[in-house]
Amino acid sequence: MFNIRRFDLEAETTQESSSSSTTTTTTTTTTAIPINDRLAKLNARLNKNKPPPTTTTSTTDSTTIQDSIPRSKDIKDAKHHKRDRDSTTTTTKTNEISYKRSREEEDARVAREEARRQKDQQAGKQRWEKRAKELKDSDLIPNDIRLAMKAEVEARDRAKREAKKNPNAIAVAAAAEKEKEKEKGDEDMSDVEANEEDNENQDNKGQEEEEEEEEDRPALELEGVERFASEAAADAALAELAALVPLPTFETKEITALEKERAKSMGIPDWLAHPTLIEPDESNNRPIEDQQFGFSERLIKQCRKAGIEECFAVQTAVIPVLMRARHLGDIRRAPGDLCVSAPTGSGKTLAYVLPIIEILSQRVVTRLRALVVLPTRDLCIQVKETFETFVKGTDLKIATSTGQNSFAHEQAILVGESHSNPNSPRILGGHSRVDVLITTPGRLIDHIKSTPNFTLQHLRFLVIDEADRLLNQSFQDWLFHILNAIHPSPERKLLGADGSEAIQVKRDHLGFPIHDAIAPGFLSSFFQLPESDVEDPKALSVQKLLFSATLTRNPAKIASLQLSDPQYVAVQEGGQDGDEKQKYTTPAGLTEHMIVCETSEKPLMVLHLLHHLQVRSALCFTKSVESAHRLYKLIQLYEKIRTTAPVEVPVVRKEAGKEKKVKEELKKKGGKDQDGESGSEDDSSDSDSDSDSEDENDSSSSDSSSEDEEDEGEDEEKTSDVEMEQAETSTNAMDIDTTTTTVATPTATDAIVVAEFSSDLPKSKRQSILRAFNNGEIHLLICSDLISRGMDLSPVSSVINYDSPVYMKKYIHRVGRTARAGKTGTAYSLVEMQEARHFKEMISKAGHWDKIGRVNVKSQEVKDLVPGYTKALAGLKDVLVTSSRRAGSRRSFK
Ligand SMILES: Nc1ncnc2c1ncn2[C@@H]1O[C@H](COP(=O)(O)OP(=O)(O)OP(=O)(O)O)[C@@H](O)[C@H]1O
Repeated sequence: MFNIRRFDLEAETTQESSSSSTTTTTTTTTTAIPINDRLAKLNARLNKNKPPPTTTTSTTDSTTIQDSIPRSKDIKDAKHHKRDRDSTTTTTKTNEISYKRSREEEDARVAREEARRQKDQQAGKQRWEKRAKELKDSDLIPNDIRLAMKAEVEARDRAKREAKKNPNAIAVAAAAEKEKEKEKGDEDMSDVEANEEDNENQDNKGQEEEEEEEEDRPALELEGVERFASEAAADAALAELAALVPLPTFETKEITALEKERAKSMGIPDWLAHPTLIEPDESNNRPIEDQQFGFSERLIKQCRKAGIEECFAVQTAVIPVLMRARHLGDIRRAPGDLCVSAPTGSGKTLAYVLPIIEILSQRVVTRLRALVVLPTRDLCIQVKETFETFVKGTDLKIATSTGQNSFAHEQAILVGESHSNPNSPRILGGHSRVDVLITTPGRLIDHIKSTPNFTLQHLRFLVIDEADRLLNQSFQDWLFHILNAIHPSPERKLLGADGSEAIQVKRDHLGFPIHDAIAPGFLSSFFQLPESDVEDPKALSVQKLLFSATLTRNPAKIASLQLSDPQYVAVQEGGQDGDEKQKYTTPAGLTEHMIVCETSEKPLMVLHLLHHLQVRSALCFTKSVESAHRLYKLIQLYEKIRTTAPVEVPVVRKEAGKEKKVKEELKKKGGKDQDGESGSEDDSSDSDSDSDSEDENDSSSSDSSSEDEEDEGEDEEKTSDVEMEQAETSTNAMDIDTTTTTVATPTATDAIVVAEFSSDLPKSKRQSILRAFNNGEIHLLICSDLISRGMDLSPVSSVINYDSPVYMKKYIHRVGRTARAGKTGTAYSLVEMQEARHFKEMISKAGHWDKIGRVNVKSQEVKDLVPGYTKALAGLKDVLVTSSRRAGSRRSFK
């Protein structure tokens, strides 16, 4: 194309030259040269190898033409011709120089431009490579870099928008720059060419320059577009990278061949044997506004209000997984189920609360879309409060159903009074006045069975918190009923709640059926639909989420959940190996101690912790309600004595062999030593009772009696007469040799405030005690295992295991009431002599022994406490009998 153009231009030149020569040769020669020169310049740019046309052709041409001129003018003309020839020769020389210079100029300019372009490209490439390296090298882009990147991307976006408004801006700017350069070049040339350029030349030059510009402009524009395109691509890649901030390095656990074999033989599924592991340290925290969470401005604002600036490790791992299926209406892909094991106090609750709120906040119609099942009423209340903190600004409705209110009242809350009436017509798709229901299993089953129009067919999330605890309960076959209610079944179309087929479709106020009256997964339950693969995933729109600090790996229990495409996420310390060790990660801020002592010394040890080690804001766990009550009364009495009158008590001497005598007496009465030997005593309804066999993943023994004894968690606790006997004899069993002691009288305001918390107390009393404890008004809260799991009592600075737990799971949950959310805390376990061996074995098996420090309390250290304690103990029986009578309890004291 370029060659054709060049040929045409030459032809035009020849023609132009011929026609001009018919009038005047001078004109012909003087006009032909600059054109040739410019053509040469142009051709040089188009094809540098092509030599420029020589002036010889022009001279020859003019000579040939001159043959036709009349002879009379020959002499005169000859003079003219000579002068012209001289002039032509001079001009030719000048033009050759000019051409040469101009070519050099042009080459230099092209080279300059090329160099500049390459430099730009190189700089861009380097910048991009540097940024990409930064991104690659850092697990996390620090906030300042991200902000800088964001600002840069925004600035470029702005520039792009500007460029879009004026697409030629880049080309025009470049052309202007070029024009400037050219002008400079022309100035240099002007001295040589000034005398040769007439107006026509000027015009031609202008025309030619325009032509050159025409040629250059697309090239410049192309260059601009290319640069623009490559920068835009780099920007897009940068923005994409900035948006896709790499997740913390979560590894999938590599298991050895032996472990694999072991897991296989135990029936542990592969996904459970290969958890995604996350270190529970702060380096895995991410800012709440991080794009990977995809939280709305509203939720971020609520989080900030609640003091949440970052997501903890478990939240960083779990929330993005849940938010992957963020579109409520997207039922094409079944979201896989998730099992999460993370230490106590690591923030598991928010790991499900925040995404549930974010996803459900898109809903149009109120349906029961999230069900949270928890083992105790107090936990339900706590989780409801958490939901309510973050739900502000949406119209989602949260409710609890725990049996603390009348059944009718709960029905009215769940489906409304008109729908809860047994005679009200059953509505296809059910009815709900709440979006999220937090419940204990027993009460939920009652509603599934007996509340008309209560349905789980719209469920999007089924959360089973404290999963291993709940899976140990077979109360009312709760899991079976829930799974049955959330899975569509063809026969259901034949059955209304009342057994009839007369089911109405729920309609809006205009009479149209409400669009999601029936959950997609249930359509085939009610209608005869053509079978298609597309329908399949719709049945699986429920996502089951299991959470626990000590998640079971019992295959039978896991299988009973009918999980679909499950994933196992475990937050645990690195460097651990072996199954036990992985399951029991304690909070990083927890310091653990054990105090080995005689059974009878334990109350004194509690006093020692309170008065000598200044333990406050403490939870003290006992093995039963009675044990808690007795200790509570004893310490209360001690404080009363201490703050009202100086105490002078007789010498208390160690009586060797007395303890043996006590034990023999106990044996005669048929009592057993301690909880380690008596499942029935220890395994109150509040206890975990996780069998050791479960810890070994031995499915065959998962139905051990201790597990079967588990109950809903707060129904019953058993009496131990043995403890009373021990209390009566405890002063005699103390290993203390002291003389008469006088204790100074502190004021009543110095008294340590102690309270008890158990399932015996009415709901209102329990709530007020928890409030007082949270407000710091109670120094020591003595409790059963009712609050050993899940309860988040913020001020707990210490935990005292008054009766040391028999199972590691229970230990983990109890000590996990302190050192929560990255804080520090201390746990003291009072280990009786005869329990010491078992305790050590249990802790060692969990790879935890090196974390526990042994504290030796010498008799001298508690000497000052003994007089008051002795007096309190002496008065205890009367107090207990009185309080027992008052409570109308059936406890018997012999
Ligand atoms: N991202 C966060 N930033 C600050 N505090 C948080 C964050 N996430 C959770 N918390 C706080 O940490 C405490 C413990 O959280 P949570 O009760 O969810 O722990 P958990 O893992 O469920 O413990 P457990 O196993 O004992 O039930 C709560 O007080 C909660 O408000």
